[in-house]
Amino acid sequence: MLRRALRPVNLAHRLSNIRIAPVLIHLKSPQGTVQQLDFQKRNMSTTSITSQLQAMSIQEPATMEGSFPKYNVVDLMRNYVSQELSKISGVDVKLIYEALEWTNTLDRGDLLIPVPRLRIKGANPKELAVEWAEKFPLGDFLSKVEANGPFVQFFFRPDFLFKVVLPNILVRREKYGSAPLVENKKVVIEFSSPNIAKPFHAGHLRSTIIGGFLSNLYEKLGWEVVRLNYLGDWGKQFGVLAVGFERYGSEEALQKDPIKHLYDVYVRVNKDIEAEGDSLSESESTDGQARAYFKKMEDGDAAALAIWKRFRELSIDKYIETYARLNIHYDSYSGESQASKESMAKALKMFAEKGLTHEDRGATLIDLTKFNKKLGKTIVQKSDGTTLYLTRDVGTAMDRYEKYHFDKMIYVIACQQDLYAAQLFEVLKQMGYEWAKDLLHINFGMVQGMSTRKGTVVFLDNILEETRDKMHDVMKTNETKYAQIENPDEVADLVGISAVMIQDMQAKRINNYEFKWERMTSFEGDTGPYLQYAHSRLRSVERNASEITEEMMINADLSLLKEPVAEILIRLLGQYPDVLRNAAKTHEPATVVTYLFKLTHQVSSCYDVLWVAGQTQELAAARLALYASARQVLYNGMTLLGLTPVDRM
Ligand SMILES: NC(=[NH2+])NCCC[C@H](N)C(=O)O
Repeated sequence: MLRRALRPVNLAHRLSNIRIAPVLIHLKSPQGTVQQLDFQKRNMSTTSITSQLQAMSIQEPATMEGSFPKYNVVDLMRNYVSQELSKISGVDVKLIYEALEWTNTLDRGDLLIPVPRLRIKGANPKELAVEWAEKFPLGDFLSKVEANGPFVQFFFRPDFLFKVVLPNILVRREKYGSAPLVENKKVVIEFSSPNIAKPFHAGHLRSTIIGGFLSNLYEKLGWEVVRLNYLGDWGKQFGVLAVGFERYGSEEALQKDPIKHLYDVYVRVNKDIEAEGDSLSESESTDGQARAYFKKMEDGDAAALAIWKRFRELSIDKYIETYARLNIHYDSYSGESQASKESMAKALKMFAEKGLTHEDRGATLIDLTKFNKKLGKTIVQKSDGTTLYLTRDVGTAMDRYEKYHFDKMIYVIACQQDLYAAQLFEVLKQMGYEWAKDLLHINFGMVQGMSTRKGTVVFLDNILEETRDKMHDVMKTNETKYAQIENPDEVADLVGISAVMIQDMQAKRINNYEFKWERMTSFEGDTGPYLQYAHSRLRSVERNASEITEEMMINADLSLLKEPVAEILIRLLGQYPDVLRNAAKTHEPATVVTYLFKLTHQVSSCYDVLWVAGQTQELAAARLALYASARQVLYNGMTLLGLTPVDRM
């Protein structure tokens, strides 16, 4: 028997009381120091699901194309089910494999097949479902096959899952969920892309969060990922900014907070422009001077470029710091300014050669309605010869292909730019670039009500600071607990960031949502703080049972896990690799977020029943193996989303 008394806590029932429990975060070691697993001693057969089958002398079903049974137990099941069902029904195995669907709830099984999808002529789907369910061999893999109307529902065998999935999670740890779905493929992901000297608005925030997640996801699935930030760092506004800086700039303020200062200067000089109206001549007016300044920049004037370059570099230094708080690191800070002159000239030439362009009052246009009515017309060169947003994007795409030879390129941009992105892609396609088909616009809806206490949002920092402060306030409402928190600021920061990110990723990307401070910083309901709490709670279960070693967990007698709550939990844990693959199809972070809430709710139901304290060592080891696995999967999911899971709170 274990000596220490470990009282399980019923999270679900206690949620209403939860504020922040005593906190002792070890920021330096987010992995935690408890339960250090010893990789040398591990049993090699547990590193892949299929090698575990061999060790258990279970015959592996043939691998269907596109399935990865080595890493994904759901795929193993798909292979088994489709092959057996093909034998019974005579339907082509591939057809069955592709018709297998997820269930919405586990009481409808783990996989199901809608019989009508198999298009068997003259057959009654309901009758077939009953017949097949009766005949179906459960084998080592299934516990039950049920007909439900025109569906056949397949239930995985929990005892099989325990033996295969738990050791696999415990050994693969952070790698659990990842699978090399592709080989030698490169994806370029462009996201965040704020504009220097302009506010970092909600659209940039969403692009940052979604893009960060997609980058992690592609990496987990075997892609080489290039993370790009395409700064708005070119255009007439830099002429405005330079003129403004001469007038109002302060070297000291620039050094201290470049982003804020440049924004202030920009706002002030724009007021001048407004006040002047048309009262001054082109050469005297601020606007005229700005235009002339930008023209010098476009012509490569070294002095004009030097100031701009400083603004850009100082801003980037600051960006790097802030993105790091969200665990985001770019491979390159590119931007509109980086579009090569050669590519843009080449593009303009190609437009003409392909007969795409026509002149209108000195400007050059492309009429895209010829290809798609909805796309309208777009200007590619202004009358004064300066380039445009779209032309820079075209040149940039050409440069990127030259540089990266990507297999896919993703632009994470708000849905306000849907038309623009479609135009850009169509132009590249009409230029004859084969890779235009590999471009993908991942869009998202708007955020309402994201204003901070201090007023305008100028940069990501302001948003994160505000959230940290709000989180801090929430924490303070529980005085006793707050008093025990060692580093409340850091905790508030990490938990606050989770609040913002989870709120953003909770629903389908395309939905608009309202920025609700109270709701997102709450510990009740499906929020970021709740996920953090669930993680730290599992950590404490591990800490409290530190007598149980990794060896003991991996070699635990998992047949001791019999309770229905544990069976549901293992079925969920087995889904994780499939959830990631599904998320990669939809490019929806919500797929992962929804899964993590299901998981944490199930874990919380387990606390009632599955005690670790006061059990025999064998039973404690088996149960801890389950909790440790759940903790690992939660950890993997949270970091995939870009959160930093906390160990104590
Ligand atoms: N390749 C692109 N055009 N990316 C989108 C850039 C977003 C732009 N800087 C904005 O703030 O709206």
